Amino acid sequence: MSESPQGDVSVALYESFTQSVRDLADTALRTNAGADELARAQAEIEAITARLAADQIPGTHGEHCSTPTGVSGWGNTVVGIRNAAAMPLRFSVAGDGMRLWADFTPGALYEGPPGHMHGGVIAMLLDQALGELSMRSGHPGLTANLSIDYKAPTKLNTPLRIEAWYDRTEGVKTWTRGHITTADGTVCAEATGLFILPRWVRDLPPEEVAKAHQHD
Ligand SMILES: CCCCCCCC/C=C\CCCCCCCC(=O)SCCNC(=O)CCNC(=O)[C@H](O)C(C)(C)COP(=O)(O)OP(=O)(O)OC[C@H]1O[C@@H](n2cnc3c(N)ncnc32)[C@H](O)[C@@H]1OP(=O)(O)O
Repeated sequence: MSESPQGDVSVALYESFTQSVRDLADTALRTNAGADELARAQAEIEAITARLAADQIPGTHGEHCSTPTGVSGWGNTVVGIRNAAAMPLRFSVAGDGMRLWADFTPGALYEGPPGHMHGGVIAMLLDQALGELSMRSGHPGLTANLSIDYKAPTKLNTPLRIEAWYDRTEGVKTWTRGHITTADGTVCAEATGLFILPRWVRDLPPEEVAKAHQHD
């Protein structure tokens, strides 16, 4: 986590702050407050935004806080601890990076069909899980192909588990697999992914590639 430009601010503080912003987004989505209260709240939110905007990084965390090939996870839209749009997922990794998983309970912010997770959000989570597994297994790459079978509706406000496994590597191509299940083991969606170490990384000097394999 050393890429923070604000090194004196702790990870715990960022996590706590970002969770409050997430809670605001969820509450804003579901509040029954009337026009007057909404107008007051909007003015206060805009004032806070202006205050925080007075000192911020340009662009994105990945661009601003990483080496050319290394990765800042803080802004990631699935796992980023500073990203209020991220759930965020917290992956546990086992088997020398051959398997990972995370438990999560998606709420109203992730709705597609009434009461159920949006299929695009499911794809996004699987992309991250399979891509991160590719990297953790020592074979990082960009998603070249992601194939998903949606097997059962994925209910919101229900505990879910996302899991990914290493399959195989052939040269610059690595295949991983994964799924999302309910607590009773029902498979809601399963995926296979192909991750390719891009040409621009293959063409880097070896010491830069070694750096690119590191993950915060
Ligand atoms: C060590 C550093 C690694 C850096 C990268 C890792 C960073 C990881 C960071 C953080 C991890 C956190 C987790 C993230 C999770 C989320 C992941 C995403 O959302 S990624 C965003 C969405 N994906 C894209 O934007 C890709 C866009 N596409 C491309 O950039 C290129 O098309 C790419 C890299 C996929 C391939 O291009 P080429 O120029 O590098 O590769 P060519 O030389 O053409 O092909 C190499 C081999 O791959 C095959 N190939 C290429 N594309 C294929 C495809 N779509 N399907 C099947 N085979 C394909 C070719 O036939 C060739 O195979 P033959 O060696 O001859 O056997």
